[in-house]
Amino acid sequence: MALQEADLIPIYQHLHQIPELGLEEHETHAYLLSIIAKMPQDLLTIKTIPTLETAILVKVSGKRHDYRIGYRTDIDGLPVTEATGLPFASQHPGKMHACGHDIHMSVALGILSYFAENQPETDMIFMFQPAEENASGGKRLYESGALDAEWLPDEIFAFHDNPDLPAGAIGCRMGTLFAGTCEIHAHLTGKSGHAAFPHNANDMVVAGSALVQQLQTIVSRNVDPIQSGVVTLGHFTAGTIGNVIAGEAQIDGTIRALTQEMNLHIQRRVRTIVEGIALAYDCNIDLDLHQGGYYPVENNDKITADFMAYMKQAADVNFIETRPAMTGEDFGFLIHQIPGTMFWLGVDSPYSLHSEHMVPHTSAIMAGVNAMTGYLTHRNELQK
Ligand SMILES: CC(=O)N[C@@H](CCC[C@H](N)C(=O)O)C(=O)O
Repeated sequence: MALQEADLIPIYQHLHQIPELGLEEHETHAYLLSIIAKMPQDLLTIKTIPTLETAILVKVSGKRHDYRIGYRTDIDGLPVTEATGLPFASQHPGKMHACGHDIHMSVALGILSYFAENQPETDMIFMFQPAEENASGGKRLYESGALDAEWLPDEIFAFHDNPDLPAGAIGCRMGTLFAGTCEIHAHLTGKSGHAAFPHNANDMVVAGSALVQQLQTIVSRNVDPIQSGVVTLGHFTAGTIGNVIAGEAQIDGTIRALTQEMNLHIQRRVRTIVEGIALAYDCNIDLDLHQGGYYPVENNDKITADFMAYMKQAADVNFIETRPAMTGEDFGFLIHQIPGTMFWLGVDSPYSLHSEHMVPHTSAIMAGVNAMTGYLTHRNELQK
C-alpha cells in the first residue's frame, strides 16, 4: 500500500534528525533511497547523478511516454542550532531542518509511493534536489544534463511549507510567488592604525557604516514605490578592539525583488554605491553579487489557473489565495526553464521559516500528499 500518515510521520521524524547542509546530504540521500527501495519497483527507474552526488531522480513509467510531469522536492537543511525541544530533534549539531525541507521530502515520498502503485497516464519525474538554501541546487541539477531527452519534464510542480497558513492549507497565486534574490558580499580594505592617530589610518568601521547607510537608501529612493524590493544586510563585522582603527570590514546581505528587471536594477545601484564609497573613503572594496539560480518564481499562467481551479473545488482542500513573498527559491531557475506551478503548504507554526524554534504541524504531510495525488492524477488525465 502507498505510504500513509502512520508511515510518513516516522519518516519525517527521521529526516528531521539528520539535517545536512547543501551538497553534503549523503545520509539523507541514502535514507531516501532506502525508502524508495521499499516501494513496488515495477514502474520505477532511479537515476543518480555523478556530478551532483546527493540528487536523486525517479521516473514513474506511465501508460504513455510522450509527456512527463515533474515534481521537485529540496532536501537540504540549514546551519541553525535547533531549540525546539522535540524528542526527535536534530542529531547533527549546528544543523536543522529549519526551512521544513523534511516536510517537503516526506510529502514527495508519499506522492511517489502512490504513483508507484497507481500507474499514471504519462511518465512522471520526481526530483530530490540538493542545496536549495545556498548553492543553487536546482540550477546545478538542470545544468548537470541529467534531465536529458528521456527525463526532462514538460511541466513541473513544487511547494514550500508556510508557517503562517493553517496546517494542510494550499496557498498559491497567479504570476510571481517568490522573489528573485541576489547575495551581496563586500570586503572593505583600508589602513589600520592607532586610535589616537585617525589621520594616519583609513577606518573601515566608518567606511562600512557609510556603505550600510547608503545601501539602505536604495529601496526608499531608487525603487518605484508601486513595485517593491528588499536590501537586507544581515552581517557586518569590522575591527578587533576599541583602540585600534579597523583596516578591514566584511558586509553580507541579500537583495530581493519580484521581477528580474528590478533585481538587476538594485544590483546596479549596489555596484554604483560601492564604487562611490571606495572613492570617498579611499579604500578598496571587493564586491561579489551572486544571484545563481535564485530567479523570481514565476508561475505559468495556464498551468497555475488549472491548479488553482482544481484546488478551489477539491472537497478536502483548504485553498487560500496568497500574496507574493520576498522569500527566494532556486525553483525559480527550474520554472524559468520548464513551465509549472509553485505553491505553499500551510504548517501552522508561530515561528518563522529559518527559526530555531520552528515546528511544522505534521498533519500537513498527509493533507499535502492527498491534495497533490489528486491534482497530479487530474493533470495526468488531461493528457489522455
Ligand atoms: C525559502 C527560503 O528561505 N529560501 C532562501 C533562499 C536563499 C537565497 C540566497 N542564498 C540569498 O540569501 O539570497 C531565502 O533566504 O529566501
